[in-house]
Amino acid sequence: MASVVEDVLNRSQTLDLDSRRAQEAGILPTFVNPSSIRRYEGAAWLRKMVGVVGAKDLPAEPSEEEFRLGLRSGLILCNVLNKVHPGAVSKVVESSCDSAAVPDGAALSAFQYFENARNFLVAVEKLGLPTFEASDLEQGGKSSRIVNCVLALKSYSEWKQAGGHGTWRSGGTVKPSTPNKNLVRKNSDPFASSLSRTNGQSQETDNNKMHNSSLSTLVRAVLMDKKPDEVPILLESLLSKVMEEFEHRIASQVELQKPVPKDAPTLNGNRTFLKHTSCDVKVEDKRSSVVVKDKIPHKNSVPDEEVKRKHMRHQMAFDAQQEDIMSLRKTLSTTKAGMQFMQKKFLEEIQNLGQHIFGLAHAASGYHRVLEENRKLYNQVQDLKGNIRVYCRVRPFLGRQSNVTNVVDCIEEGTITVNTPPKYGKGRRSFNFNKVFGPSATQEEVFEDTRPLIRSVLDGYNVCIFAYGQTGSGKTHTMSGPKDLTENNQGVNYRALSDLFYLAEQRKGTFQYDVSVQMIEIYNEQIRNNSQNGFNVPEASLARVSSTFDVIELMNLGQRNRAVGATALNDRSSRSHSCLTVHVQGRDLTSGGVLRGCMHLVDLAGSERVDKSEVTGDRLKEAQHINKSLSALGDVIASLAQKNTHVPYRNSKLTQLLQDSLGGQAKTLMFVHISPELDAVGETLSTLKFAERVATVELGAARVNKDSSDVKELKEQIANLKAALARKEGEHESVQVRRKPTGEIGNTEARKKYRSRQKTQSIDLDELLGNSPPWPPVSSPGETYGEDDREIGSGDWVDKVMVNKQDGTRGTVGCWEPENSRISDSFYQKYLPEQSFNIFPGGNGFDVATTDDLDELDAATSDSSEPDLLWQFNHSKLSSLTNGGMSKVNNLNAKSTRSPELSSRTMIPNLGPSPSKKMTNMAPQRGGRPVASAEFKRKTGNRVIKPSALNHARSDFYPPILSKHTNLRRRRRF
Ligand SMILES: Nc1ncnc2c1ncn2[C@@H]1O[C@H](COP(=O)(O)OP(=O)(O)OP(=O)(O)O)[C@@H](O)[C@H]1O
Repeated sequence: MASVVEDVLNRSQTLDLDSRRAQEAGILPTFVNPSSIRRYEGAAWLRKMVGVVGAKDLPAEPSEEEFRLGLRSGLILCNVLNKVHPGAVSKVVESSCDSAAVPDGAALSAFQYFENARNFLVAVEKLGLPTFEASDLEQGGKSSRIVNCVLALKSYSEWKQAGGHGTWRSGGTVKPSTPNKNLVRKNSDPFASSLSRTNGQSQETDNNKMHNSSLSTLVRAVLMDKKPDEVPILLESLLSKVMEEFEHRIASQVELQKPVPKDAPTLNGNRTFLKHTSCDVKVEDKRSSVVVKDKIPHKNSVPDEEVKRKHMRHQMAFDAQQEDIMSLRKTLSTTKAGMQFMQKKFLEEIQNLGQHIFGLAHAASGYHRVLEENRKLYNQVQDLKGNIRVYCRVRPFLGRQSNVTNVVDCIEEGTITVNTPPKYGKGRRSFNFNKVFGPSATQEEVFEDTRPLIRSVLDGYNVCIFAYGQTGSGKTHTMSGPKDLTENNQGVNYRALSDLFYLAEQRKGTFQYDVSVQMIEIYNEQIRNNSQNGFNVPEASLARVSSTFDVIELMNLGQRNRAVGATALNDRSSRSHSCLTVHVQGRDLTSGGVLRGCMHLVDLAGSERVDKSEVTGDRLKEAQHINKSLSALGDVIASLAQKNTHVPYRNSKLTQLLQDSLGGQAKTLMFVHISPELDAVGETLSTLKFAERVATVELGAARVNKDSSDVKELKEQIANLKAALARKEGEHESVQVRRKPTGEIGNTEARKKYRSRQKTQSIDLDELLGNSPPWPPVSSPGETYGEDDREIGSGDWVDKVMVNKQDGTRGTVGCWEPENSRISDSFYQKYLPEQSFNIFPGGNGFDVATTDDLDELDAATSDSSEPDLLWQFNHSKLSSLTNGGMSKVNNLNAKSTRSPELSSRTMIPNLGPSPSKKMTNMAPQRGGRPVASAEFKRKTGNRVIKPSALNHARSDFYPPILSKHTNLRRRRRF
């Protein structure tokens, strides 16, 4: 680049010949180009060194061309160098003919020129002096480089003559180096130093430096006499010239790169072509191309061969590069094709993957659907088998519990895995249930899975939902909700009732439903009505409700009345088992059929280890009762799971309460609750084990309690007929009873004794049935029907109806109002015998007979069938709830009124005999004809109705034939 600029500057500064002549002639002022000065200086020194003869070809002040031609033979240069550095050029080819005769000063053959020039350049290079190209001696070469070389040689000579001390520098001092050593540059010019990257380049760097110095001199010379405003224009034109020149040279270079014909080898890769001739060299073109003719002496063919070799090397390198390029292109196109192929494949893969993922997602959703379906089917199978459903719920950690270890490892749909400490066996244990709710499950979510059961109640099924678990595990939370109740945190009870009303409302076009509820609790093995203001208020516990609002009122009341106490484990620990019972009767408006459903929602008191709950006194007593009843529940479950014939329901009030739900054809759901804390793991494990056992209990498929209108009609007809028969028999029996002397043995005697003690009156059923009064008329204030005895031994029923002597007014808000009620009479027939005991315990106007002989009988029949005994047991307990006036006669009476079918519909369900399968055989169906009414009450007052007559009137409630076993037992009892 620098040389290009220099040339341009030279040219621009070189005055044309005319100008020079004009200058010389004094026409124009003399302007000496700095490069010319240097050239003159060089020429003068050379002339001085070789003498006038030796320098005959070199004028004192040569033009560029003269300078080049003068030195072209290389003779002057070689001789001067040998003078400066003797022996530097070992062989100098002298001229064989007069150079002057040769135009262009070419006195020597081309080979000789080349030989001398080459020898000189090699020697100069060895000395570390700036060199030039041999082609610079030809036209078009760079004479400035020759000048530089000559001046450097001059400087070197002077330095040597001065003793060669110090460092020789171009234009100054330079440290003489050994011939093979390159000069050490001291100049730290950044531009120049950027060019000197390697030692091998230092000579070139020196050249550059000289170029730079000449360049700057030139620039200065050019701009010296210019006005400042001319400088930019000048520079611009100079630069454009530089660009032009540069482009031109590049174009030439490219041209030279082209393959050269074999017969025209290039000499040095530049624009110079040598043509071999026999003895002369003629310049073929203006660019000083030397054409070497074929007939070249063998001696002269050395450089040609070298050139050839060089060319061959270049050619080979070029070919190799071409090959490489070709193979690279090939590789590139292969790679490109490969890439395209891979891209295509990749896209296909992505598409496939997308489809696969879509398929998987579809399959996954299908899988979940199938799982859900499976779960439903499983539940349906369980329903068909009558399995008790078990849902497990894990309570979250409570606010006060921090840094407590969680024993619940993981929860899946129906599986809960618990980490068990070594002392409890395996490290992890899994339990399977119908559903497991984690700590974050909301009340709504928990209820959602319960919802179908609520529908079942309206469809005529009996349903029992009960909450089980250790104290403080969240039973009350699930069933009722927390203390601060809101719509969102309402428990199952509230939601069930509002759902019930909602569904009833939806079905009002086809069904008309009557709903009544009752809340009782078992506290210290005593049953008490909890939905009244005060436990001993003798008011109807069955409250008819017509809206959710009523129910909420009632439930709130029940909750308030419930026994609650603080323990170490729960601030508000329920100390009683609570049961909310809902009776639903639906009349099909089209067919007239009646559906009866009953639902028990039971919140059990929690089991507790008294050492943990730290209870004493009353709390301790409560805890003992609670644990005892829960252990009785465990026994019942174990017995049911093993399909034992004897199930110990009677061992506690609780098991009696749940008897229908556990032993009958009800749909039963247990919510088992666990606490997640590590210190409760023992209780948690036993709770879960128990719950697993409960899940295995098969109750048999649930049955719908449905009376079609035809059946109902037929039942009524039968009842009428039986009543007529009973009337006749009753008349007869009544006469006999009155006539019989005391001391008669057997049941008749016992009954007589009992009746006499009761101070009740026997009434004729004709009176009762004449007006077809509804059965039982207890719903009228002040009326109760509790006694219902049966003559067993003869296969004939001896029913007694206890009629309250006192007609006290009992009407209360929310109490049952039979006159307006749509609930069928049979509903009362089925429930109120028991209910009467609950609502109006002895002492409340009842004439209750308590007989020692009956005690004896009870004792004697203590091994009697479970339901019988339970019935008996219930009533005795119930009587003890109140003023103790309730007698075992009542139990007997009550017993006789029970039927298995009824038991599942009772207001206190398990207080009556179980509707278990075995009982189904013994217990006749009831229903149909009402036996009493308000009118009945008026007529009877507080008398005992002739049992046989009553029996016949209600015979459709009972099976015509009792089992032998039961008959015997009953007979014994009487
Ligand atoms: N799922 C739950 N989410 C939030 N708090 C809960 C949950 N379950 C229970 N609790 C809280 O835990 C505490 C104990 O619950 P709860 O009284 O219902 O237990 P319990 O099993 O009925 O106890 P007990 O048998 O002693 O009556 C209460 O403060 C209750 O609000």
